[in-house]
Formats: sequence, C-alpha cells, structure tokens
Amino acid sequence: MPAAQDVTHPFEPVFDEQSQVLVLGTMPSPRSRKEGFYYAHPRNRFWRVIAQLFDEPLARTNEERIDQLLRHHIALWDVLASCRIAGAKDASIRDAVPNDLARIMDAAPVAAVFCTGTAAAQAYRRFSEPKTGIACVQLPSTSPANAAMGLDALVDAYRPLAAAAAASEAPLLDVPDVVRLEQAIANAGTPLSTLMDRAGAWIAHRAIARIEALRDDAKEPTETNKTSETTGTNETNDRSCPHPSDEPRAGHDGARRRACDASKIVVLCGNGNNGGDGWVAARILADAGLPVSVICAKEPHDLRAQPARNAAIEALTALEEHGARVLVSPDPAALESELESAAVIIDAILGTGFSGGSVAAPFDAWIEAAVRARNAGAFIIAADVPSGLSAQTGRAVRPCIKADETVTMLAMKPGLSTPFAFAWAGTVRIGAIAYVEPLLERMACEDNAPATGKDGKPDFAGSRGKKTPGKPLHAKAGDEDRAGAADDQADHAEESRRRDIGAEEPRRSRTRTEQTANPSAVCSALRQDPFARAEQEDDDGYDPYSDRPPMPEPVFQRDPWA
Ligand SMILES: NC(=O)C1=CN([C@@H]2O[C@H](COP(=O)(O)OP(=O)(O)OC[C@H]3O[C@@H](n4cnc5c(N)ncnc54)[C@H](O)[C@@H]3O)[C@@H](O)[C@H]2O)[C@@H](O)CC1
Ligand SMILES: [K+]
Repeated sequence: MPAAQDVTHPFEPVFDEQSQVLVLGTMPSPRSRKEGFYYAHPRNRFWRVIAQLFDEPLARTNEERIDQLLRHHIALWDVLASCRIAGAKDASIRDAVPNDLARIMDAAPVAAVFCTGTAAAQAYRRFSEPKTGIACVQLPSTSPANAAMGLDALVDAYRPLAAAAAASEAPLLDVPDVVRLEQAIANAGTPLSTLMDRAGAWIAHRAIARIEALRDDAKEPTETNKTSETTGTNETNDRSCPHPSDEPRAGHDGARRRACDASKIVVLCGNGNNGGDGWVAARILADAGLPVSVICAKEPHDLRAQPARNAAIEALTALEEHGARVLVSPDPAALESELESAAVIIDAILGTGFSGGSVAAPFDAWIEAAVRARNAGAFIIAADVPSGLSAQTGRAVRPCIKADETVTMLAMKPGLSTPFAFAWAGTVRIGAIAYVEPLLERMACEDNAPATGKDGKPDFAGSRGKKTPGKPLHAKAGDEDRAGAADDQADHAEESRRRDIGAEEPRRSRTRTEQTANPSAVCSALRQDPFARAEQEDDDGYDPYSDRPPMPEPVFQRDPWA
C-alpha cells in the first residue's frame, strides 16, 4: 500500500456554458496527475466507455477528449479540491476539502450530476449536494480496480449519462461554409492535418463496426439471422428509409462468408484531401491488425494536396511495416480482383473538391469496379461524400459511387440532404471531428457585424482581424437565389410551426439579417428536410411526396429510378 500523501487537485475542470451534465470523480489518480488529465491510466476505461456510449472513435489526445465532452454538453471535474490519499485508494481519503462546484453551476445549465464510483458519490452527497440541490446518479468506477465489471457492462451502466447529455444536431452547411469553418478551426489551434487524422479515425471506426457486424453474423445463427437468411434481406443495415439496393444483392451472403475468412478492407484513395482521409483510415485499420489494402493513382510522394501528401507518406510506411498491399494505378484486372474479394470498400476518391460533369480516368473505372463489387456483396463506406456526387447540389454524375454508408465530416452538406441523396450516400453519419458550436456562433457574429463603420468605411471590428467584411454564414457572394431560398425556407418553417401550435403571426417578423446571424436559426432553417411532417400527424411510413412543404424545390439530380 503506497504511503498517504497530501494532494491538491492539479488541473482545471472541463465545461462551458453549454454543459448540461456534470461528471465527478473523487480526485485524479497518481497516473492521471502525472499525465495531467482525467482518467489517464491506460487501463482506466472511462474514455473507452464514453466512445462506445456515443458510438464514436476513441479520443486519443486530451484535446480530443475535451472536444468530445463539450460536444455532448458534458462537464468533467472531481468532488475534491484536496485531500490526504494513499495512491489511488479512495478508501484511504482523509482531510477532504471539496471543490466549489458553483464555478460550473453558475456558468452552465447543469441539470444532472453523475459520480464515477461509490466514494465520489459519498463525497458529493456530503459536501456538494446541499449546495447544488441536485441528487447525483452513482455510476460504477471505470478504474482497473473494478476489473470485475466488463466494458460492455460498464457501457450499459453509463447509458443514463448518454440519455442526459444530448448533443446538438450537426449543422447543415454549404460547402464554402465548411471550408470557412475548417479555417476557423485551424485558426483556433487545430490544424487541418489533425482534422484529417480525425476524419480517417471516423472512417476506420465505421469500417471496424461493419467488420464486427459481419463477424457477429457469421457466429451461430440467431433467430433474427435465420429470418434474415430466409428473406434475403440485409438485417444489419440500419437505413431508416428505402434504398435502391434493398433489393436482394447477388452474393450478399457470400460476402458475409468471405468476410469471415478475411475481413478484407480495400481503400480507394484519390489525389486530393479526400484521398488523405482514406490513407489515414488505412493506416489505422492496418495498425488495428485488419487486412487492408490501398488502391491509389499516385505514389504518396507525388501527391500535391496537403495535408493528404504527408498523411499518405506516413500511412505508406505503416502499411509497409504491416505488409499491406498498396496498388498504384493498377490495371483493370488487378483492380477488379482486389475489389471483388473485399468485404468493405472505403471510397476516398473524391470529396467536396469534386467538380465537373463527369469523373475523369482512372477514377471512373474505379467507381464502376467498386459498384460491381458492391453488387456482389461488398459494403461501401464513402468518406465525406460518395465520389461522383456534388456535396453542394446533390447532382450525381455517371458513374457515381453507391455507398451503404457515408461519413460526412463536420457538418451535413446540402447535396446529402436532397430527396434522392440516399440512393448514392446510404446512411449518412456525421464525423464529429471538432467541437464547432462556439465557432459557428462566432462566425455568425462576424456575419452580423455591420459592413460599414460610423465613418462609412468598412468596419472589420467583429471579424477577428480578418481583412474581409463578414458575409452571411450560408449565403455565398453573388448567390442571391440560394440565400433567398434559405430565407424562404426559414419563413416557411416559422409559418408552419405557428400553424402547428395555433400561434398568431408575430407583430414584427424577423429580418433576413437576424435569421442568418443566429447559427441555430440558420442551421435549423437549412436543416428543414423536405420530408418534415407536422408532429401530430400519424406517420404511417415513408412517403417523400405526401406532404412536402410548398417551398422552392431543392436542387437535385434526375430521379435515379426513372
Ligand atoms: N471538411 C473538413 O473539415 C475536412 C475535409 N477533409 C477532406 O478533404 C476533402 C476535400 O479535399 P480537397 O479539397 O482536396 O478535394 P477532393 O479530394 O475532394 O478532390 C480534389 C481532387 O479531385 C480531383 N477532381 C476534381 N474533380 C474531378 C473530376 N471530375 N474527375 C476526376 N478528378 C477530379 C482533383 O484533381 C483533386 O485531385 C473533403 O471532402 C474531406 O474528405 C478532411 O481531410 C479534413 C477535414
Ligand atoms: K468519397
């Protein structure tokens, strides 16, 4: 038993004014104090529980951990400010002095408190609850000392935390605004290379989830699996709406059997930063011990896009160490044979940088081969946007990837929200690679800054040193129609909301500037999806045409079923 020592809490709480839930331990362990962050012992499962709880990649750095908590509106601190303790033994705590939780409670709308263990809950009840007036929920400890409790059981026990910690919906942003947001993130200290690492981690996370689902399917058939095999439907797909691929795909079960043998993942990497996401994913998958291969058009050293070039060079070294195959400009036969044995294909060919009315060689042939492999049972995960689909307009050229799942980074894109987008994108998930809410608010404030000062000259005061006057968050310069459509959509949303709740028209309607100035208003206006229904309406199924609001038609491509 280590000797008792006097310990003072050595680091700051994690919280902001959006925090709704507070998680408290007793006092950081010696290992956490050494590492300078909460739950830092490699065998402490706190961060793994949080990742699994929200179905996200494991946060690897303290910055990612803070981001992850804040995105989910979780504050993190400990009950004690100082105490005498032997090692990490909570039972040995003496002379406890509590932290002043008012620091968080006065700044944030915290409505629920969770304590990570018995001692933390006891200390909270004794010192803090009389002041906060909030009873705590006691959770099991994630420390190695509680090894009797497995990870799955811990995750289950922590579910009330996930339920209380509702994250805000991801915004819908025009592609130029996504670029602007990326720049704001970089200015705030997270470089694009880090964002690319996180994007790759999200894609790898989803690929691993798919491989695990295939492995589960391959185990003893359950009643559900038996039903699935008789009907030929894809039970593991969580798409909530019909998909052209829902017709039985030849060889689908074959793909499952093949995956049991190999779990093979093929990553198709284009020459831009979308390809960079693919290289990072390939590296992570290879490091995780999965059989992965990369198909690319250029040697990493010949790439020009940054940070894709550096990411590809780093990935290549790792892939070579793992003995993974890297095929540079393969001939059609080699391309076909690599793809036809894949259980999962990652499409990182083209992302938001795709332009033009067709896909140039060799990527057109890659897309066609990938779609053939999908028809034979492979599962395609698109990075950011399916290659061949415009992230802005939703127009799909021929050929276009048909993904089962798309992991789109940072924000929803208009091209993924059109009525036919799911034909190409499948299930769309947001790769939450940064905590963007405060940045969106700041961007909206900049946009709201007056364009001219008192002297009639441009006023740059609100634009954080940027030498361009702010522009509305979602309106592109010279794109009055789109801005007008967004405003009309917002007006329509407001009108139908009033109709639904029987409210009278407000005396003074909000101006367009006000609407575009508030990120949540802007985002919710643009988030109005064309399938939205009145809440009280009895929704008996999917029918995109039954009640589409009379709003300007979104831009979308030809009906793919016509
Ligand atoms: N939004 C974000 O925050 C982040 C974005 N990242 C990734 O970066 C991507 C954007 O990267 P880039 O701007 O480099 O663009 P892309 O990589 O999407 O596309 C550019 C490449 O595609 C080629 N290309 C364009 N049109 C073509 C056509 N019709 N036929 C054939 N080739 C064509 C270009 O020559 C160029 O090589 C995003 O889609 C995303 O995947 C992430 O890495 C980092 C974070
Ligand atoms: K892609």
